[in-house]
Amino acid sequence: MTEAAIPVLTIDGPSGSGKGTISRVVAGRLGWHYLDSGALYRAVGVAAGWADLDLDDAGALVRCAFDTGIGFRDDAAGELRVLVNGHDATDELRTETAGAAASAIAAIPEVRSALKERQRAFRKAPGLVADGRDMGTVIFPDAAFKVFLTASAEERAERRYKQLKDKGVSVTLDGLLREILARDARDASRAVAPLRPAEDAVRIDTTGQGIDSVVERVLALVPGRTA
Ligand SMILES: Nc1ncnc2c1ncn2[C@@H]1O[C@H](COP(=O)(O)OP(=O)(O)O)[C@@H](O)[C@H]1O
Ligand SMILES: Nc1ccn([C@H]2C[C@H](O)[C@@H](COP(=O)(O)OP(=O)(O)O)O2)c(=O)n1
Repeated sequence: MTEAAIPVLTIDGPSGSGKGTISRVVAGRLGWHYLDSGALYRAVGVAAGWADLDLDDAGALVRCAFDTGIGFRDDAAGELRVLVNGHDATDELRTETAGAAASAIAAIPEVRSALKERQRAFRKAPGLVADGRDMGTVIFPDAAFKVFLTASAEERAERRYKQLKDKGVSVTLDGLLREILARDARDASRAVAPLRPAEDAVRIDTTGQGIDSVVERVLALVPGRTA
């Protein structure tokens, strides 16, 4: 199969819209590979923190984006684990601090370029589900299937609140809502690859919709699926 013939389903959207959850289930049902592109930006942010780099030092951050080893593997429970320079950094990557650092470094165009080919390398037969901010607009503009997930900021903050509380992380709903709004604004206003739906993306507002119903709506876009 030539690369262009390998089907890609892109799922973009703001924080807490359900991209990761929906993408993983859909990839599993289709038997396709999965790319969590946000984890790459988070990994670079976390590696930059470990190396004590200044988040204003674009040159050092670009080198860090090229040099950081990032690997993915499923653990025994089927959870996706992320290895940064050989260390399992999954829990650290999911913190709001790592999300904010990722959002900041993701605004640097050369960091985005440094991660471009790594993301495209995930396109392997029989297919790929790719989740992020610019999967349908920049990384896989030729994707056959494109989705843009949204939900109200209040519902996204509540989802994140529940998710973090279940993990024993101490957060406040107000604080999370503020962080989500700040990250939305930064991701949508940056000059390069801003968060926005591709023109040919199907928009799905998931406010008040359960995970199963969103999964079915996304799967319905992929013709001839066997799942
Ligand atoms: N449609 C939905 N309804 C309710 N909760 C959802 C829905 N989609 C995702 N969630 C929950 O919201 C939280 C954030 O989802 P996640 O997939 O991490 O979002 P994103 O990747 O867009 O930031 C998770 O705990 C997830 O289980
Ligand atoms: N394709 C991507 C993926 C993430 N980013 C940036 C912007 C986001 O705020 C951060 C973190 O992304 P991530 O998808 O992990 O975050 P959420 O799960 O949506 O909260 O990285 C990006 O610029 N482009």
